[in-house]
Amino acid sequence: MDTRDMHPLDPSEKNDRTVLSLAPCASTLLLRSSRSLTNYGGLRFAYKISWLHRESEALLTGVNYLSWYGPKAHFVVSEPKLVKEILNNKDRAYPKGDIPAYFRLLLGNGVTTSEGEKWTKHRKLSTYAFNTENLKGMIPAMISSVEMLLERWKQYEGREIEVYQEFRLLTSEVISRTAFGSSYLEGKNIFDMLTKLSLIINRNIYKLRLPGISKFWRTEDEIESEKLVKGIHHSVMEIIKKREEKVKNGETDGFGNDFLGVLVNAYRDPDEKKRISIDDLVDECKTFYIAGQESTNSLLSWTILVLAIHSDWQEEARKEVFKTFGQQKPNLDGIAKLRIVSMIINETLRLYPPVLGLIRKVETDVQIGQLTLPANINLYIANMALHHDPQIWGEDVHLFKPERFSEGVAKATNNNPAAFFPFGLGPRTCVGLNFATTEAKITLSMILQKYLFTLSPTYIHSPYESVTLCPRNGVQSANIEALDIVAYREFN
Ligand code: HEM
Repeated sequence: MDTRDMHPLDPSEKNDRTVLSLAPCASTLLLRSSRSLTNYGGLRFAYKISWLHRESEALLTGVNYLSWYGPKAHFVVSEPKLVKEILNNKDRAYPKGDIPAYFRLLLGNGVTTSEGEKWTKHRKLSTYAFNTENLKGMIPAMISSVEMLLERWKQYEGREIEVYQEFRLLTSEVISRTAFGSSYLEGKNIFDMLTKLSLIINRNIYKLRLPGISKFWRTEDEIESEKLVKGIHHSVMEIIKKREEKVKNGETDGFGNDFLGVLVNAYRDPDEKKRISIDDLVDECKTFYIAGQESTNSLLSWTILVLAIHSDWQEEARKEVFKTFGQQKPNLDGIAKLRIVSMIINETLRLYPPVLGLIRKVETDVQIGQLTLPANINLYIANMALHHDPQIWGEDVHLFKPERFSEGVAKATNNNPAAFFPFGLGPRTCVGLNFATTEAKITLSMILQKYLFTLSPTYIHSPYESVTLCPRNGVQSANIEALDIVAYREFN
């Protein structure tokens, strides 16, 4: 098959475990046996059921339907009007959904999982740490991290390279340096433990456990995850202590303006209302280690995949990068002007959104549109379904066509914010949006300045969800070729 026509979600390796089908417009419950689970987030455990709750019947209309995660009903929403109503709601009628216990081990009670006053306080701290002014100061660290990556790549010239693993190192280095003032090596222990914990979560997230049974009998995974949580707590505490000692020893006169500094300042705040607890501090660090790394790793890997396949767009992007920066390092002004690169990133985020769906919950019985939603039902907002809806994007919805975004996101979506929201929508929109897109643009620019790349014939397409949307078999670029700058300049 010509990879240019490859269906973004249809794996080339078809078997029971990897079949990934998309059914955004299901109007009835879906039949899925446990052997043919789809990897498409919300549909994972959708079983056909012959009985329906009276209220639930009202829910089964149009593009919204009910599905079950074990014993828990989820109402899957992919109708733009409802999506907007739910995500933009400011009265907290749709708080974050029930977070499965295993997931809580990963994120704790940080900004992504908290609600109410606590969320407001933590959101303010993280928004401040990643504001435009602070972001400017992070650019040199992002550039040096990419330089390290390019230095490593010299040994692969003319050979194949596994970019998914390479970007794992890069994104870990970037978040370690910018948010925690340390390096990947210092944070390595934490990343390794978080990765192991994510694997355990993947294995267990939808497994049923009898309530209370853990008090008498714990599985190996439960014992291991408890150890990992303690280990992560300990390692994060070490990083915090180091920062505090620097101030004590007079090496610096404050805790700093990076994310860790902002959190330690809040922990030491004399005003009780503004203060955060040590557990909150650790949870927030865990959240940002994981959120700052996994999602950008996913975005960069899928972008290299599409550019390796679509060499015409790779070339368009390279021309723009040289026009903007020449052979110089990227800078903030230039980054803001990268139109083609932005179009490519948006189209990649449309086809391969790192976060596949958002979970919310109905606080009390509510009537939205023509639907009656019962209290406590979880809502699964399927952004992936909207990004792949032919009614919104046209019959060529599955093709990589960055030109959709040539006149901006508003034009591409016909002013419908619920058609494209890879970073979420409403008050809980991603805190790291600008950070992630800046990191991605810097990385892509610096790679394009140096290398030409194609896709390896050994690549097997199999997107799957593991916290974020990942390439199951990695992404292998073939024959990365150092760009002959002089020849390139003469030719262009
Ligand atoms: C391509 C990269 C990224 C994507 C696609 C992405 C996507 C998202 C999405 C969809 C949400 C909303 C979740 C919801 O409403 O339930 C979100 C929230 C969040 N993201 Fe990101 N994210 C990315 C990068 C980052 C980075 C780099 C950071 C940190 C440096 C970050 C930190 C957060 C935090 C803290 C929240 C929770 C916000 C809240 O609940 O108030 N994200 N992200």
